[in-house]
This record gives sequence, structure tokens and C-alpha cells, in this order.
Amino acid sequence: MSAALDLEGLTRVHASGSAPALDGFTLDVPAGSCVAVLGPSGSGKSTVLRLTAGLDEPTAGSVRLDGRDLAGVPPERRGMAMVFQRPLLFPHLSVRDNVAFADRVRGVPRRRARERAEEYLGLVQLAGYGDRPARALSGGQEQRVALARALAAEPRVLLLDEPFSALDTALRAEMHDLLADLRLRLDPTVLLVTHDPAEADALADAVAVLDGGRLQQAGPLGELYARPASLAVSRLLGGRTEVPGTVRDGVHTSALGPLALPGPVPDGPGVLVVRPEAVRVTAPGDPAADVTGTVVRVRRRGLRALVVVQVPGPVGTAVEAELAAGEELPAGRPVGLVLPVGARTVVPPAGPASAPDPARSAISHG
Ligand SMILES: Nc1ncnc2c1ncn2[C@@H]1O[C@H](COP(=O)(O)OP(=O)(O)OP(=O)(O)O)[C@@H](O)[C@H]1O
Repeated sequence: MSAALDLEGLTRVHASGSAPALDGFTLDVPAGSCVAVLGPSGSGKSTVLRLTAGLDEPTAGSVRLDGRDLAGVPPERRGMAMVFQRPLLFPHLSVRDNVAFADRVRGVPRRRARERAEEYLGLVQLAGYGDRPARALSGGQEQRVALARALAAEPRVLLLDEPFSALDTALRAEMHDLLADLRLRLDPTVLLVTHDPAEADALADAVAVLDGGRLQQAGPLGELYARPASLAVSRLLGGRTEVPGTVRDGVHTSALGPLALPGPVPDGPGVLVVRPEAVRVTAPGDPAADVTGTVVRVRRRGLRALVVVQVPGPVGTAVEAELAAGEELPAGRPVGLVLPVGARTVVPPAGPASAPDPARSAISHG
């Protein structure tokens, strides 16, 4: 049976005087839901899982399961199971005995533990693999066994730490499907750590974005794409259009000229961000165009192309637009761009710690 997980003000300072690895992190994971913690390397994602699992003590804050504070409860009594990026199987044991291991430690008789292991191997589509030594499995199969072993512990919360990131693209997609099926059958509460927005999109009901140990924004991923709260969130989700300017009375004025905003935004400096999927490319003379510019770079993304359009303003001011499938535009082509009002989002300018990295510049380094 799944449980509601509440993380409240979780903070972890490793050495006194050092910056916290995690700073006041608060997140609700409703029973039976899957929430992904998304963030770049070093942002504190694994720290969230370690504190939740009880593998590390928080410097401040609490972990609650169905309202019960877990302070002082050891990892094995928390009703949680964790799957890591590496499967950490016992290579000399059979696949079946790897899955049965937790039951055996709990004192379940060998025969019963092995029967249960077979059930869980069936769930991860490895029925018939029980007799094999774990060392004779492929990477994808090993990770299925790790998942079966975690599920066999009947956890109330399943903690997944980048569990599929070592797998190739096709296997990863298979594992995503498998996890979606397992969620339907077993209804566990899942807290997933990933650096990959596509993985969060495939698996999670909601996403919490971490940067520098701090929660930036939490909500359904579609909301974060449409309305990122900060440059860090926009960048993590692949946003590259960033036009600095100033907001006054609901209008953002920048090198692109005045652009009305869809909702109330406080007056003051702000950076306009727009998703490439929302930008429409048109002819330079089109009266509907909000701005005109020149295609300076084309990036392939499967059947679609992304074009980087240099627009008036300081060197490097550019807007990225996604073309329709099969549509092509060469570098050097003048174009008009429509930035639909609903797609215009203004976020606070970067502080000194998160100043834009010139190496990311859309124009100079595609
Ligand atoms: N035991 C430790 N002692 C000191 N600092 C640590 C320790 N564990 C983690 N850190 C630091 O805490 C910060 C957050 O680490 P964490 O492993 O949670 O990040 P992450 O987002 O999971 O990174 P990655 O995606 O690379 O695994 C990092 O700056 C890291 O160097």
C-alpha cells in the first residue's frame, strides 16, 4: 500500500561553513504519485533521496510518511526501497536469489522467498531467468532485477536514483514503459531523481526542479515548460531564447521592441524567455511578425529543425524557433517571427552566481 511522502525544509550541510548541498527543500509526494526531482549535476538531487531513505541525517527539516516523522528511524524500517544507477546485484547469486534476498534477511522461509521472487521476476518480464547467475545478464536485464528486488520488499515508497541513465535510448524507453505498467498494477509512491527532462516527462506526474541545492519550481512539467519561474528552470528544460529588458505596465521592452505580456508581471528588469515550439516563422514583411531577423544556425532534431534567428540588439541576441516537420530554412535567410502573447514569459535576471555562460550562447556555440 502506498503512502504520502512529505519533505519539509530538508537541509544538509556536509561541513560547517560550506554551502548546503540541500537548502530548505520542501516537497509533497501524494500517495501513489510519481514525482521527479530534476536538476543539473551537483544540484542536490541524490541528497534528497539519501535524506528521504535515511542514509544521511538532515541538518534541518523532516521526512514524513503518512504524517509520521521518520527522524531517527533507520533506513530498513522506513518502508522504502531504492534503485540506483548501478544495479548492485550479487554477481555470484542466481537472479532468483538476488530478488529473494530481502525476504531471506527478513526471515521468510527459502521456498516462499523464492516463489515470491518468481512473481516479481514475472512482473519485470524476466520469468524464466531465475536460475541464471546475475553476472550473466545484460545491463537492461540487471536493472530489471534491481527493480524486482526493490518491489519484492513491498515498499510504501520507491526511490529511484537515475535508474535508467546507464541504458541506451531504446532500453530506457522500454524501462519507462515497464515502470508505467508497474505503477498501474502496484500503485507505489515514487520519488525519482533524473537530470533528463524527457525522462521526467515520460514517468512523472509532477516535477521539482533543483538548482544549487534550492527548489526552483514544482508542478506538472507542462506548466514548467510554459511558465518557467527562473532562468535556471528555462535552461534546464532546454530553453535558449533569453532577451534582457525591462517590464513596465505589463509590457516588456527590449532590443525586440515593446511586447505585451499575457499576465501581471512586476515592473523592473526582466528576461523574456519563449519556447522554440511556440515561435512561428513567417516572411520578413508579414505584418503579423513581432520581429524580423536572419537565420544564423540550423540544428537538426529528428524530422524537425530548430533555427536560431539573430535579431536586433547586442551581439548574441537570438530567438530560437522550431520548424514544422519536414520544413527547411537555410542559414542566411531573412525571416519574420511571431512570438504569441501567451508564450511570452518574463523571469528575473540572473544573479552573479547564475550569470549566463557565454559558452552557451546560441549564436557563437551551437
Ligand atoms: N559526502 C559529501 N561530502 C561533501 N559534499 C558532498 C557530499 N555528498 C555530496 N556533496 C556535495 O553536495 C552537492 C550535491 O550533491 P548531490 O550528489 O546531491 O548532487 P546531484 O544533483 O545528485 O549530482 P549528480 O547528478 O552529479 O549525481 C554537491 O556539490 C556535492 O559535491
